[in-house]
Amino acid sequence: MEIVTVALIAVVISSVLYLIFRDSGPKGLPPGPKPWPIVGNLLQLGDKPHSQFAELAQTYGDLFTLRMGTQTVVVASTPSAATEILKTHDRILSGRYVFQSFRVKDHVENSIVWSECNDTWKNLRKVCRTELFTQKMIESQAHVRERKAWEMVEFLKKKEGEEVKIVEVIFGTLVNIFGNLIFSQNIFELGDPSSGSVELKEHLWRMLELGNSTNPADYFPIMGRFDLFGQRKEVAECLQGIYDVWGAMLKERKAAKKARGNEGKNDFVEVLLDSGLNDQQINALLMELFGAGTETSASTIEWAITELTKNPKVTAKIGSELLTVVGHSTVKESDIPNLPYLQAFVKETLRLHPPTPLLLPRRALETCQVLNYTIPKECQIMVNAWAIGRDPKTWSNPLAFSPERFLNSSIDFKGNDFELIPFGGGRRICPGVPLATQFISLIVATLVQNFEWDLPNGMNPKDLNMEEKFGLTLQKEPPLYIVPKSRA
Ligand code: HEM
Repeated sequence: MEIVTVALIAVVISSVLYLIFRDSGPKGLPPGPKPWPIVGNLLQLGDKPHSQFAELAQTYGDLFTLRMGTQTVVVASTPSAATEILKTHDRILSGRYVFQSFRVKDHVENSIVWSECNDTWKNLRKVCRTELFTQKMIESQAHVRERKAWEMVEFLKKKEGEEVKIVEVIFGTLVNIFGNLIFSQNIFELGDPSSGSVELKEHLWRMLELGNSTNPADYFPIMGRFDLFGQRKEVAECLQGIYDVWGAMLKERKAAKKARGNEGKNDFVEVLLDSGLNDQQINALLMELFGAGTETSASTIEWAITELTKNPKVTAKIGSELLTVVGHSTVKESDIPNLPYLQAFVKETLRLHPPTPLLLPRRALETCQVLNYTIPKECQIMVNAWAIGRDPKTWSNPLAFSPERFLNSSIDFKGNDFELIPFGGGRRICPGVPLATQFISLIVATLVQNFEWDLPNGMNPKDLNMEEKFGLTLQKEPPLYIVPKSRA
């Protein structure tokens, strides 16, 4: 069906609904800009909702309301409002708003990201907490990440003097880190896009793209059941494609384990086969860990390298800390606890560039009172981590990139300090925090230890474009190109 016809049908249906229900909207909501009939505030929003929401918060306060089509959305923009959402009312506001494209049969029920906080979700979180992301498991897999970081160095050494789109190298490195953590296999060879399982790669890439694409049914859910643009169908096909490839690998691993007893591989599949989860849950969990972990981390590292390029003094401090602590040995994950400036640098990068700037949308399971306003049942809630990280009432000189601000501070992103929430908070806080911080720190340290770099064509670092492109994750636009040079 033509997109114009669909839009017209949506407008007619929504107009009728608007005329019927216009006076019966929820009462006591936080204030917000006046919505237009039918489209609500949609036309007032551009392509950077996180920064527009920050501006709206100046006028309407800590909590404000928007109408996105027929949906009511409340946005929290300060540490105190975030505390209310993620701590005080965490249980009632722990539902997820499931994007229409992802409402695929049998997916939401088995999904750690999209399901309600029910028994299945609790079990999946428990497996993450007690099996996959324990300190013991993370330490035992450190050599895998260190090997991949070193392969990245070898790849970049071959590219000396050439322009490199660094996010592609980082993303490729992370994809292979995940392939090895999960299955003990590379997904493809760096610099050779035709290598590896083409089918698996295409499905994984497409899933990430679909996660970042807009579905009009999220604003007009009445259109949702028809899947007019075929996005849900495509997500279902991609999921099936991934599960077919991974399902076959799982089957092989199960058979090998049965034949040889404990196979001895130290990866997620090995752990999950003993976890009591069924095949569908294992498949869904692996796919979601991959999806949730790769793009967010690649985006963070690209911003980190951008900030290093713009702030040579910061790069020099990381370099000199590395020299003092590690000397001329190759940096390892076990060195990270002894590198406080590097840790402060990662926090500062995530303060200014949280890859999911509005976290993942929550949904009210019941009506509740927040900061003397009424949040109605089924209302969507967004928390603007990007605005909170730049709040001038919380941070001095908030736009300056200064890791020093974290050096003598106990502020961390583990969910207790609501002024720094790149990983969210409360019961749905990102379970990947311990893993993500390890490999982000390792990759940054490995790059600084081994390379200097220029910008292409004598571009000045001061002119680096810091534009942000908002999808599900915050990406740099245009992407950063560097010309690597090995350190002597
Ligand atoms: C820089 C890296 C990362 C950032 C900034 C990040 C951020 C987030 C955020 C903001 C949420 C939503 C939290 C909330 O609703 O309060 C989330 C959820 C999640 N993240 Fe991450 N993440 C990162 C890396 C990872 C990694 C490496 C993994 C796993 C390997 C992972 C797995 C997940 C999962 C499974 C969820 C859903 C949790 C749930 O709904 O219960 N993330 N992440």
